[in-house]
Amino acid sequence: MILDGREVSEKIRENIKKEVEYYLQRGYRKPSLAVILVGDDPPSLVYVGNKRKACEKVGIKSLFYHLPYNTKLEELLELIAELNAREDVDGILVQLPLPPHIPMQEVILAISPRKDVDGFHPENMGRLLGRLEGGFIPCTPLGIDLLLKHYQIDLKGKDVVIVGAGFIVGRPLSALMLWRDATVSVCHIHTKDIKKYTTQADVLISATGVPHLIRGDMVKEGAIVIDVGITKVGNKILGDVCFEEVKEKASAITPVPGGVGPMTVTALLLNTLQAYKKNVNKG
Ligand SMILES: Nc1nc2c(c(=O)[nH]1)N[C@@H](CN(C=O)c1ccc(C(=O)N[C@@H](CCC(=O)O)C(=O)O)cc1)CN2
Repeated sequence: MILDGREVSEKIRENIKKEVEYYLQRGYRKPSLAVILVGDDPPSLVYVGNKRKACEKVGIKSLFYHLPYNTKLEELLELIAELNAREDVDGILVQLPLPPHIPMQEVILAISPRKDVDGFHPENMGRLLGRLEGGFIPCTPLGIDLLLKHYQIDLKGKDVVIVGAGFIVGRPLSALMLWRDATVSVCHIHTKDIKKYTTQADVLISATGVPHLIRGDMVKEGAIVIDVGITKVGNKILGDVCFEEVKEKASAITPVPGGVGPMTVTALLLNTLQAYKKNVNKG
């Protein structure tokens, strides 16, 4: 079975659109998301473009701040402070990666946790760990969770193996999968024998950005395989998973493109709607 992130996203986005229309018909302002991109990293330009198009389609206003590569930390923090103070801005996202002279953690800390629709602020990460209501869950983990739910894949008691312990996906995803009652293993660059883990996985999730790292012989028969990796090689987009080999063994698999990518964008729309609803309902 193919886990079709485009199709599932379409359905969720229709509901988001309806919900936004509900508020507009009652005279409320549009929800709005401020998107900040520093520099011209080609994949980031594509992702930001996808996010902005998706916002527009569901009725979320997107404000785009495209800053030059040599922007100083102070300038970026000033813009974030301005956006934090604006009542008409519900969500703020700074596209990652940032240029190396800008420390990511300082930037994330500067975003108001109430507007942090990426869910990267320590307050939101802490809420995820503590399962406290009201925070934002990082978009890729949330998108994967929604995809699994759509296909009624229950994780209780399952062995979930995550390859990649990054800040954007692996770490928050491990917390979320634990809350779904899975037994979670996280492999990373220092893991001695990755295959020892992946061949045991009921659900294998790879988020490394290494094209075709996961081969057919690394996957258990009947496993569910989620591919978060997305790398442009020549004019092809490749995932972490060698789809042609792994699809023969997996009972369910996400394609690249069209799997986790669209779900990440959909999760961003949901988080922005959540931030908006809190704002308009507070008065
Ligand atoms: N501020 C953030 N930066 C980054 C995040 C994030 O969640 N917040 N995650 C990743 C990349 N990412 C989100 O920005 C992302 C990845 C992929 C897609 C997507 O639409 N993929 C499409 C194919 C796109 C293409 O043609 O290349 C697909 O998979 O079908 C959207 C967003 C890093 N940075």
